[in-house]
Amino acid sequence: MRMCSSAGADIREFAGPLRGPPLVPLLDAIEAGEKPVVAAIEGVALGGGFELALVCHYRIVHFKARLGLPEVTLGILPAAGGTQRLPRLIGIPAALELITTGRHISAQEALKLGIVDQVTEQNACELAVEFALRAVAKPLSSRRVSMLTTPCPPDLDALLEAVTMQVKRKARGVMAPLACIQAVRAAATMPYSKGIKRESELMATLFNSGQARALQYCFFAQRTAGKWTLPSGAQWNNSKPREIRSAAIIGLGTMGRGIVVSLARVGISVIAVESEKKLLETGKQMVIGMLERDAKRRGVSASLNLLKFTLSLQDLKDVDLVIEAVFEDMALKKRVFQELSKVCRPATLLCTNTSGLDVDALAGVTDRPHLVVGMHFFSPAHVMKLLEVVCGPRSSSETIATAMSLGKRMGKVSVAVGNCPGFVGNRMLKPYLDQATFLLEEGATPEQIDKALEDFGFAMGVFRMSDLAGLDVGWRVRKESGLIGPDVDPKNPPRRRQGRRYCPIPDMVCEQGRFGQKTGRGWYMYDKPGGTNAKPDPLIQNLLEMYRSRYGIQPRNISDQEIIERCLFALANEGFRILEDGIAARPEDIDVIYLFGYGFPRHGGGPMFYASMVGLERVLERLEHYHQAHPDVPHLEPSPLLKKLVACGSPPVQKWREHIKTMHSHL
Ligand SMILES: C[C@H](O)[C@H](C)C(=O)SCCNC(=O)CCNC(=O)[C@H](O)C(C)(C)COP(=O)([O-])OP(=O)([O-])OC[C@H]1O[C@@H](n2cnc3c(N)ncnc32)[C@H](O)[C@@H]1OP(=O)([O-])[O-]
Repeated sequence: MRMCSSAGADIREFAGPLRGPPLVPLLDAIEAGEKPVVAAIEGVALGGGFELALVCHYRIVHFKARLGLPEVTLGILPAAGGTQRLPRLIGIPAALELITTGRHISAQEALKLGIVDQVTEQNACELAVEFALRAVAKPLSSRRVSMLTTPCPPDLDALLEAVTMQVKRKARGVMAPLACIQAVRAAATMPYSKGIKRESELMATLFNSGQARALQYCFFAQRTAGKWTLPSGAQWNNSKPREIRSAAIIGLGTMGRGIVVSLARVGISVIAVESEKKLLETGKQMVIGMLERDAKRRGVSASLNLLKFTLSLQDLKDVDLVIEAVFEDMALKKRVFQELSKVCRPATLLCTNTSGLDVDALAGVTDRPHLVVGMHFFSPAHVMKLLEVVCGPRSSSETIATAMSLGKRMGKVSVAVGNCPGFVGNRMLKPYLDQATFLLEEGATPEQIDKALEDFGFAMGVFRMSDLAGLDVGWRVRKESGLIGPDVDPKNPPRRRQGRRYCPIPDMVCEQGRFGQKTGRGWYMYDKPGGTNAKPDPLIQNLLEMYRSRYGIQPRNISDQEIIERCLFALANEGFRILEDGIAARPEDIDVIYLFGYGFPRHGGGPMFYASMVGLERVLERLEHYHQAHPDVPHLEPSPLLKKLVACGSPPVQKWREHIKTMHSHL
């Protein structure tokens, strides 16, 4: 049986009842047959494809093929005997790891584990025929995996308990991995005929769950995100990206270093530029260390020969593309782009890593606005997968295609977004952070708010995340935007600014030099500067108590539900506004940005999907309630698009685009 690239069941069919003949009896019949069936695996054998290979009596695999049971990543479990056969074939520990992670394995690893009988560089099908001819005379009983006894470790309960704890730690509140463990337990304690029934029961508990819907939505949303379109009609599949062989990075701060590593490790030669010798030398040592550690981890040699470090922009005259990653200061960035215009050849693309400044303003100071685009990386840039490609109104489709393609080549999830303050991710982050600090004023603590968000599934609550990123980053942005200035009385900071409610607590924390992990103190305290073990700080509790008494705020008990609703509904509400403004092409793009850039839990689908699962009517009602309670917080006022969608009967998230008639879409 030749299996070239069987990706398993069609996930699009999961929206309704599975169609076609039931798989299990079909697979059981193949396994029970008297004729030897030899699987020739090429491409991928995933999910149902892998389970089909497991009922064959022998398995030959091409050395480039990949195998796996990724069902758990879709919120379900292998439902065609995979949880019963794989433990019988390779034992409980190895089977548990593959089934609860869903990771793909290479042909070599499959051979080593005992899953396949032979790896070949030749034609797997021809080899399988030879194998079958030799097997025809041999008894098949020992080749029928479901008839094997599962090799059982002596401490089965302890092993399953340990894996359960590990899964709960890694994916708080996620159902599918726990169900996988129960199914594998059945393989160890029941005959196949009973175990397969247990597998089916457990699949039924997952198949229609909200988490499975969310995870399957994420699978497609991630693939849709790369399909951008411009108002001109240019789009992802009719715009040819330029090939980038050489690049330059301006600025070797944290972001610049991560971007250099991201480019060099995919074979692009990089010239790194700094303004001072000491900064250049420090950055150089850090980059070399990062590349060497990365190469060691991947078992390859570090591509240091691709690197050049210089103080002179003149060295950039021949590069294909430049990414500016200097201090987040518009005047400085403009000077850099003016210089680059003079030095680089006319066809060189000029990109900026700004986290929210006006990309078109930078384009305007160059001689090539059509070759200017934002490439907003997320810290640490060599680890975080998200890349926001910010399309200025003058960015050409070729420039956008090149930035999107370069992001994919670096292993990023590239999302094309429009040009506005904060773009998509950081623009939405503002109401989310504001609600969290307002809740501090009203009676909550940083650790209570973080726990509620981490129980929801975020990798890190908003205050721990701020301590990691550095509180001085936001402080500088607020100063730049005029929210903090010499006219603000530090002894009695106003709680209304620019006509709306303003919480000065973050500024007060920064004024004490508490910038987070980097200073050892922030919203939490750490054992040393650079420490990561966050502990509640009594000084913050004192600050909150003094602050509330100074402003006459009577603290109240705040429920986790209110924390989740005010933070996440404010987040989604800004997402609706972004869709209205045409800054994001679709809700899926917003969700992908929050999944890959801000740690939104995949089993929640992202802020927009989550709002649709809660029910738009409920979201609207709660926003109206909170806005009535806090009329001086504009971002709590329900967006017109949210109201329109509710008025249209709250269509599913995949249908929202039909209701967005934005006249001036950036995309
Ligand atoms: C019974 C059994 O127990 C259970 C119940 C199951 O079997 S559940 C199902 C388990 N199987 C999976 O989880 C495998 C999921 N797929 C993948 O992991 C990857 O696709 C890939 C195979 C490793 C190839 O990656 P790629 O990077 O080369 O291409 P791509 O961009 O990802 O995919 C190329 C195009 O194919 C689409 N596609 C891929 N796999 C699909 C699938 N299983 N169902 C529907 N569409 C799929 C994808 O949406 C994209 O569409 P479009 O964007 O072109 O319109």
